[in-house]
Amino acid sequence: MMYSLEAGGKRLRPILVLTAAEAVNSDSLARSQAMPVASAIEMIHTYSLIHDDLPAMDNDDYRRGKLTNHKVYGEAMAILAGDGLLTHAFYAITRTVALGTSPETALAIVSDLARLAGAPGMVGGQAADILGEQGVTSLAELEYIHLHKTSDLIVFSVLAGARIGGATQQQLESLQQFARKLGLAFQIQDDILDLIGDEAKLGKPVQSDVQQQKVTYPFLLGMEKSVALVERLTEESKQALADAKLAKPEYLLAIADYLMNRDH
Ligand SMILES: CC(C)=CCC/C(C)=C/COP(=O)(O)OP(=O)(O)O
Ligand SMILES: C=C(C)CCOP(=O)(O)OP(=O)(O)O
Repeated sequence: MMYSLEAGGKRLRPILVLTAAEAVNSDSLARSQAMPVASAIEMIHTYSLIHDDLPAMDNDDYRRGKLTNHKVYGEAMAILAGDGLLTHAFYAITRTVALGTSPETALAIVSDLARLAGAPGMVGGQAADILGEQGVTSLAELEYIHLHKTSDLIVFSVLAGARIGGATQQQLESLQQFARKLGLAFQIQDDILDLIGDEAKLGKPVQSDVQQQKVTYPFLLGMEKSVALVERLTEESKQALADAKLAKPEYLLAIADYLMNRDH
């Protein structure tokens, strides 16, 4: 569990939890209450990558610049490390109550996580992705896959931080739109970088869609249209962010711009 957690990565999802909490409520208490939830979402994300890399799924040898979990510890231990991280995440969230988060808010966060990381969310998106590899995938199906396998954890992160900051229902709705579009842009950019990125920066080999046997936006739309789509989705996400009328939206805005131009 620690091998994959400590391998690093961008820690985007925990950063979004903390930044969303601060964007709604600049009180430093909100940030500290958000910390256990930030840790929890990184545990969930890391579990998903360990399982995604397994021979039964993407069969990848490198992740975050290191050998994948199963290459070091074997498949059985890699499955269990993922299971352990998934389970511990729910325990971690309960720790936010000891820091002053109300039990009602903590319960809403647990409920969001079970839905957005589970079968209606990330797990369902990954299942559709794997089933899609066996046939023809349309653009609509690909959008469904990306929205669930990737956007849903990003939506969770932004909503959880905002809930801890005390966001209104209307703010939560606008932030959900912000995160949904940001997540979609993020996954399309991931697919672009998988083709044209720098292996040393990405920490994993760069492969063609054909080698990967994966249907992606660059595969369906071509590179130019995919890059333009990332830009359009990022602009739309920033509009939704403006609609949320947060106390301090600057850092969330900066993250959206950073992700559009990222190279790893
Ligand atoms: C329940 C599980 C196992 C979920 C995995 C979700 C996920 C987003 C995997 C990585 O996608 P990817 O294969 O497009 O990314 P990468 O190129 O980093 O492998
Ligand atoms: C959802 C996708 C695209 C898988 C990789 O996610 P990240 O690009 O956030 O991976 P790390 O930085 O956490 O390693």
